[in-house]
Amino acid sequence: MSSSEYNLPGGWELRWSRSRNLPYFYNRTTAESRWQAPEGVDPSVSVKFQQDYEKQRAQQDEQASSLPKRVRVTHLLVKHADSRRPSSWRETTIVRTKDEALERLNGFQAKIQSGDVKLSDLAASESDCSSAKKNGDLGFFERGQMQPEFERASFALQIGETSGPVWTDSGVHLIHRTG
Ligand SMILES: O=C(O)CN(Cc1ccccc1)C(=O)c1nc(-c2ccccc2)[nH]c1C(=O)O
Repeated sequence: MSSSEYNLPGGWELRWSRSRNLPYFYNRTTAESRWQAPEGVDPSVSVKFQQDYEKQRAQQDEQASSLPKRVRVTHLLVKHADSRRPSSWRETTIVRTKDEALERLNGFQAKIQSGDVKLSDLAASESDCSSAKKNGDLGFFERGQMQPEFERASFALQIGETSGPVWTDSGVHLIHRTG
């Protein structure tokens, strides 16, 4: 974090002590360091500094590790007669079989892989999920929020990658990770 954000009066600035894992005050002019806020400096500024520092470290750790805390995906859902809710904005009663649903999804996957169309464009008109209204975008979610198969597939994708068919109780999905 740039200490300029924390330029304090009298040449003081806030720095982070890695050894003590605490913020400290450093004076650029006199090279003096101290734990306590100097006269005229609001002590709460070091609390905010610590919060910002820890947030920045968490973001760096997440980027460094390939295990993201949350992901953002766009998906296309094809439901079938045995879906948990065999109905959607597209069709009041969905009667296609699981095999027919997979065939329909494979057709979409071929179109996407040929580069003719983006998953989000197809989702808008073809997905049986209410997220079709948002071109299939589900926004960011963390582990524990989605059906397990959907979560597992989503977190296994790199940003920009698209899954193969993923089965959940809702139907069969294509998932594209965007964030
Ligand atoms: O399974 C059910 O009882 C009904 N659902 C669950 C549901 C319903 C509305 C919004 C999100 C989830 C669905 O069938 C469904 N699942 C999804 C879904 C499943 C996995 C990831 C994202 C969305 N969308 C839908 C939908 O109608 O729009």
